[in-house]
Amino acid sequence: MKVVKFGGSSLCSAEQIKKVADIIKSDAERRIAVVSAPGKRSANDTKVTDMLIALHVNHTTGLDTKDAISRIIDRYQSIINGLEIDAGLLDQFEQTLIHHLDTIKSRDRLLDALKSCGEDFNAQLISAYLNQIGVRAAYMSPKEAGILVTDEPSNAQLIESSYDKLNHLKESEHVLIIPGFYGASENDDIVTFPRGGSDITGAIVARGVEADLYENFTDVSFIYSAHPGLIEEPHAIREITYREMRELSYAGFGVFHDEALAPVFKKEIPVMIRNTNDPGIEGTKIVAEREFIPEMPVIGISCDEGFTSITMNKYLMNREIGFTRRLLQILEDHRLSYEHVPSGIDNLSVILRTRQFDGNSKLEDVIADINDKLEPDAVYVEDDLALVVIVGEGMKEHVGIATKTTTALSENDVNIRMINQGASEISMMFAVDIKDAHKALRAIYSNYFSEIKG
Ligand SMILES: Nc1ncnc2c1ncn2[C@@H]1O[C@H](COP(=O)(O)OP(=O)(O)O)[C@@H](O)[C@H]1O
Ligand SMILES: N[C@@H](CC(=O)OP(=O)(O)O)C(=O)O
Repeated sequence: MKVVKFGGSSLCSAEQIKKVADIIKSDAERRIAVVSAPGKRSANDTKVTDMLIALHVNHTTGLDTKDAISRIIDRYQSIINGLEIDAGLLDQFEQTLIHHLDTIKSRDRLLDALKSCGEDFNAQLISAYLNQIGVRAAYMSPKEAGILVTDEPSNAQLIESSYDKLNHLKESEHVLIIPGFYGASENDDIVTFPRGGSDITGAIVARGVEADLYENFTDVSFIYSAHPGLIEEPHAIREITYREMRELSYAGFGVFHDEALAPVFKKEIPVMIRNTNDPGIEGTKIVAEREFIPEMPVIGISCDEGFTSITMNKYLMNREIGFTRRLLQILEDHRLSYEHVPSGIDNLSVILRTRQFDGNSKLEDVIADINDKLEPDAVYVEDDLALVVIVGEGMKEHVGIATKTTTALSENDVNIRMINQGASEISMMFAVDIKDAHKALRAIYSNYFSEIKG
């Protein structure tokens, strides 16, 4: 059987939902569909999830919520009208929003409950439409399906025992329509995954029912070797490994959520990225092992912004037992996670996502702790870093990747702040100034892909 996931771009209007229904109908193996909230219909449009977040902002700041609710209901109304299904659903949707606003007192919990409505309402109306066109479909909430998650608002993680319960879904006589992006905690609260998390739900369900294939339908036909918004007509990848995809999606390939790989890779369930607007194209397959590693060592290049590095210099650092452990303890005390730790004999840097300092953790406090507990000769901080990451299983077989890449960067006047090679040797990271990020990506891309077409 196949589990299919449709992203917000595939479900943004009645017209798109009709395409989705055709895709479901055209293959009897497609027994479970995980759906997102309606996404953008055009570049300037607003995703329903963002409208729900705006509603939360209005409510918590004491502003009027009527308009925000109307805007959300209008979006669903235009879909319901276009599909010609029971408009009674709209009343239920509005009542649900009002009920959450009136009854949930915790700010975080209210935000998660509101955000979940985007996918929840969409799943209900898609199920109604499928039945109307003769498909025996049934809406099923994540709770009923068995998606039990940790109680971390906006950052849920699956509780492993969920897989056993999910397994029974394969016996359903209906095509199940499950809202993506959230689960239920042990206390029965709604908790959402990080943004883009419907991909995660799809992967969890695919693993739970031991699907033969997880099809992820979106608005592009392939995963490309670089973001199609940054490189014109980038090379289309036909096959990519879980490991390669994990590295690339983590560092900017937003087409598939990096956390969605964990459930499927353990059971080696293949994932296909496919286009709702062009379903005849096979798309990109994510697998455990590629059939052949081509001559070309690099499969993809991604870039992501918003990093800060903290560098410490200390003479004879290499002789000081426990230096790194104490540094990591400081990060743990401040509830910070890190991305890379490039090091030399007398210096060490940690690279972190800058947004972690938006909350309770303050950069000044971390630096004060480092000075106090590690007594370095010097500490300095660099903000506004971007990371450009090159990835490929074939990299470890090839000599000269670093030289080829640094040459491309220097020829384009890009100053490299730091280099780090992953221990698995399938990725290499170059930290550059944010202002140089796109130039760096283009320079490296043309170095590896300029002669390859499509
Ligand atoms: N390397 C890449 N290959 C293909 N698409 C990419 C890549 N990097 C980023 N994207 C972007 O990912 C988008 C699809 O992901 P997303 O917006 O989450 O879709 P959905 O609405 O289906 O969930 C594409 O429109 C594209 O702009
Ligand atoms: N709707 C949620 C979850 C999601 O996965 O959406 P999309 O499929 O549009 O990326 C979000 O916007 O974050």
